[in-house]
Amino acid sequence: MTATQDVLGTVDRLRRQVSDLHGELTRNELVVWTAGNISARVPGRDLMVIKPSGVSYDELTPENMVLTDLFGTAVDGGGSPSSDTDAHAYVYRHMPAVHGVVHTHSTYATAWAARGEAIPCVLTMMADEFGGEIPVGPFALIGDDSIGRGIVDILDGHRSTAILMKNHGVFTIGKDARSAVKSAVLCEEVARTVHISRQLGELLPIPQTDIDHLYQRYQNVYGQK
Ligand SMILES: O=C(CO)[C@@H](O)[C@@H](O)COP(=O)(O)O
Repeated sequence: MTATQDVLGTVDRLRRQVSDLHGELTRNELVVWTAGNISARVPGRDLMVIKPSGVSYDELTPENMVLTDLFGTAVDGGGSPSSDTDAHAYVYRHMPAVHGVVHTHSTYATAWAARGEAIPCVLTMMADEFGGEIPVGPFALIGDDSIGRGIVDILDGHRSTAILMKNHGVFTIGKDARSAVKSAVLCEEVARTVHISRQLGELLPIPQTDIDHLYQRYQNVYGQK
């Protein structure tokens, strides 16, 4: 197999994966209408596969996923890439370990973003998945590197794989697109639980040593190895 055939095979696989993963956003009720998007980095190449802009979730297919370079320029002659392509691309250019990016406006997490308030680490699930609080990023307009810069400035070197962009919504990162989708699902889950808990009384923080222990176990022991 030639290198070109290898890359084309990888791109086709990522087109199917990214297209299918958008179904997880609707199944978990993280998006409405056409809001939100998912991308995946093409390993070893300055390329990514991302959702086409403004296309209904039930019309997304592997074929209409858009292949772009890491400055957001479509390279496959397909449709227009997502409105948030610049943000995804900036993350990939500046965080080489990230191979998946997700954006949603999920209700409870976006309600925290509307207040510009980080979600405190008061649940073991937060310690497991995020290693502490879910941080807030700056308000940023769409259509240039502003959102991506806000994500990288906070998440680079941070344990959390989710960030609440002020007045906007959720961005998550992962070692692959599926991991980033998982982060988005769990971000909404804990945003809802902590919101409800705070309405009923005082939140009880978890000691940092316990957060660290939970995080190390979940990241290194949990599941099937
Ligand atoms: O956050 C935004 C725009 O504010 C996007 O998630 C949303 O409009 C979806 O845009 P795309 O369909 O991905 O171009």
